Amino acid sequence: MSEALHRNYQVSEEIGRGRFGVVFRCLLPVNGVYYAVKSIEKSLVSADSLDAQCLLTEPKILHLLSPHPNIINLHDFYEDETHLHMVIDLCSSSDLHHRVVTRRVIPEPESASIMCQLVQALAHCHSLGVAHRDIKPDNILFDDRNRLKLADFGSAEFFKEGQLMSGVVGTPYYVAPEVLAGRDYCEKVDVWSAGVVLYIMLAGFPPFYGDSAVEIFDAVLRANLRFPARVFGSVSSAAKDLLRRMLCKDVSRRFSTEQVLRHPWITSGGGARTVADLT
Ligand SMILES: Nc1ncnc2c1ncn2[C@@H]1O[C@H](COP(=O)(O)OP(=O)(O)OP(=O)(O)O)[C@@H](O)[C@H]1O
Repeated sequence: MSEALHRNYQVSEEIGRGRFGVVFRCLLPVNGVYYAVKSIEKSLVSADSLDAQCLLTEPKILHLLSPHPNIINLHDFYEDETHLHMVIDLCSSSDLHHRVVTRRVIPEPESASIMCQLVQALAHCHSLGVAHRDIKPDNILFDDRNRLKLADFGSAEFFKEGQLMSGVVGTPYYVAPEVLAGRDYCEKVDVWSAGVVLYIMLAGFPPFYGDSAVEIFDAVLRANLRFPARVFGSVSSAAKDLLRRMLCKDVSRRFSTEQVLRHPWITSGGGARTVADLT
């Protein structure tokens, strides 16, 4: 590990492991604050691969986006011959994936609070010309004050106003149909994926699914959004209205992050009810 990192931080136990590196807890003695340090082993990444580009893009993008209360902040960055080390906000072990698996569904007020924080993070990214491109529950972490922290910018990309992106990135259940169709796309792919996350929080299962990757892709491409009564009977009309606007196949009609943040279900903290809910 980098000598400079060890001069400044006390690195302690391992708290997680990804494809290319290990995450440790560490302490900065000068302020007594604990952080996480993500250490990436360069030898695991072949120099000319897409993965290598992503690894270098992540610290650059985190630096640009920091600080934001709902994005993992990059506090320090070290590089030596063998490793890259990113000192970032420390989060708890219970990410949104873990919460959904253990609790099955998340009540509307809590789902609205999570969605509001996630979309505020995305609005910040989009305003600075960054698309995350891999929004999913595993990348949604929480700190010790239960504040949402969007993580893993390894698939993120810079975009320019009015210019489209290309390349298939993302995770099957969450990826937007225009990405799968191989078309050029814009930052609204993140709104689609956030819509999938919202559906999963309220229903306990994804909106578009299948038994294999091909079946999942077919379901996403059809984008036939359904609200089975046995689950959605007790979900408010306002929540379903927002889901329809986020999971809209027509990108020009799909909500932007700013429109999501102005939607009554979000502004009312998941409490908005309409006449339809009374009948
Ligand atoms: N800031 C953090 N605070 C606490 N734990 C973290 C933090 N970042 C990552 N982790 C933990 O470390 C694990 C590995 O994270 P990492 O970002 O290296 O890989 P990944 O995104 O899960 O996987 P991959 O890089 O293979 O796609 C995560 O699953 C999580 O449990």
